Amino acid sequence: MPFDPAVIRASFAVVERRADQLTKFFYAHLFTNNPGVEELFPARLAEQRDRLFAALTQLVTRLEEPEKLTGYLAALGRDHRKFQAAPEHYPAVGASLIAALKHFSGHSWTQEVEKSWLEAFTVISQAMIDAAAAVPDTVPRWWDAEVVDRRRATPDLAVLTLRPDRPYPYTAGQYLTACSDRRPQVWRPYSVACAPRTDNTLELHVRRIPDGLLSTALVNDVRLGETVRIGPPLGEAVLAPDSYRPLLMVAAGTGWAPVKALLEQLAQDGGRPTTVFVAARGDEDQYDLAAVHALVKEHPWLHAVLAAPERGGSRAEGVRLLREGLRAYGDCSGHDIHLAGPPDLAPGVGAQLLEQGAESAYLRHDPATPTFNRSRPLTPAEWFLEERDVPWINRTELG
Ligand SMILES: NC(=O)C1=CN([C@@H]2O[C@H](COP(=O)(O)OP(=O)(O)OC[C@H]3O[C@@H](n4cnc5c(N)ncnc54)[C@H](O)[C@@H]3O)[C@@H](O)[C@H]2O)C=CC1
Repeated sequence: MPFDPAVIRASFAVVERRADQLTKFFYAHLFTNNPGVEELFPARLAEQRDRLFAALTQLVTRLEEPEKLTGYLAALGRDHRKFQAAPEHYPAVGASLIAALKHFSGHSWTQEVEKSWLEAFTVISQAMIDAAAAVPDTVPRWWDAEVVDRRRATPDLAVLTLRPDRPYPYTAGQYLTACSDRRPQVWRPYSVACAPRTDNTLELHVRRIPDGLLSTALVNDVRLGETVRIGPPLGEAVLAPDSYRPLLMVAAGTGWAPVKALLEQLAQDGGRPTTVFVAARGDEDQYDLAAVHALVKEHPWLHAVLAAPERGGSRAEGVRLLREGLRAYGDCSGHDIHLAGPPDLAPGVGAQLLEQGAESAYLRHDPATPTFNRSRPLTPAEWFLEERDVPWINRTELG
């Protein structure tokens, strides 16, 4: 690699805590220097800002693991076809990113740091451009999918069935990004909740997130017959090819969606010993129990355990139930393991299962949107750079 990942990582750690200001600066710089570009972005940029930084965090985290970075960048580049991203757009983004990083780095910005970021951005953007260029023109940039069925499974959760306008090749366990004219340019990830079907329909499980732009529209407003736009399939948490190992799967909340797809695929492939833990916030939130029961009834190789506190139980209680149930499962050595659920599921439950003998090479989950490390103490340099909500000297106290 032409740059030193450690330099990038150290530099990123300096600006990480000012994610919000940095991304605001980035977009202001990008829009000021590139008239017309603003129209390509959602009207409400606040969430977009979080997403930009989340992607950046993913990239920096992976710089030191080139084997993981390559696949991620290729998928990101292919996915950017849906934004009509062209090679000539990348230098403008790079210039604004470097300007923003520089602005918030204070004295820690040196020539070496700038050179490393420039080189890193060149490598990253070239990989994305190459991956997008390698996609045959016959592969759509996006698919327009008709909503052919919708079911409100709980007050805040909808199960949607979509029929893409052209064949949509994907593998069970993958996710896609979706967008609706009701919320232009707001793309959000959802796992496909079924194995590929011959009628080219697919199922999504959408939980309404408080203040969620797209999820609110998809759960509350979307009507039969209207169009939801979907991007290409993403994610590598698919079944390990040619594996005969027993399986342990953990589905937390709507993490049930990809697990259901994997179970359908296993059934088509003949099945193998599988235990699935289905966790929910409460009994009333086990939104697809009929499907769980039907799968267990039909497939002798499948065992399911439900983990949900009684109505009114706390989330901590749900977490405890799941972790106790998994502990009781015992030895996980030699298992293929799939985890799907909130971002904190894989680190916590994954670590527990590794202690129970699981091997990390056989543990699969999608990259979760990272949460930012705001708990780390500030270094003295950062303390002065931090935007403070109260003045840092209280003059009345000085008197
Ligand atoms: N492919 C994937 O990994 C997918 C991930 N998701 C994500 O899953 C989440 C689902 O959220 P909700 O439905 O609101 O579920 P939730 O956050 O209410 O969790 C449901 C239950 O899972 C268990 N649980 C959750 N986090 C845990 C943890 N860290 N350790 C142990 N047990 C835990 C608890 O019993 C909890 O009550 C969202 O963040 C969504 O983005 C959704 C679909 C697919």
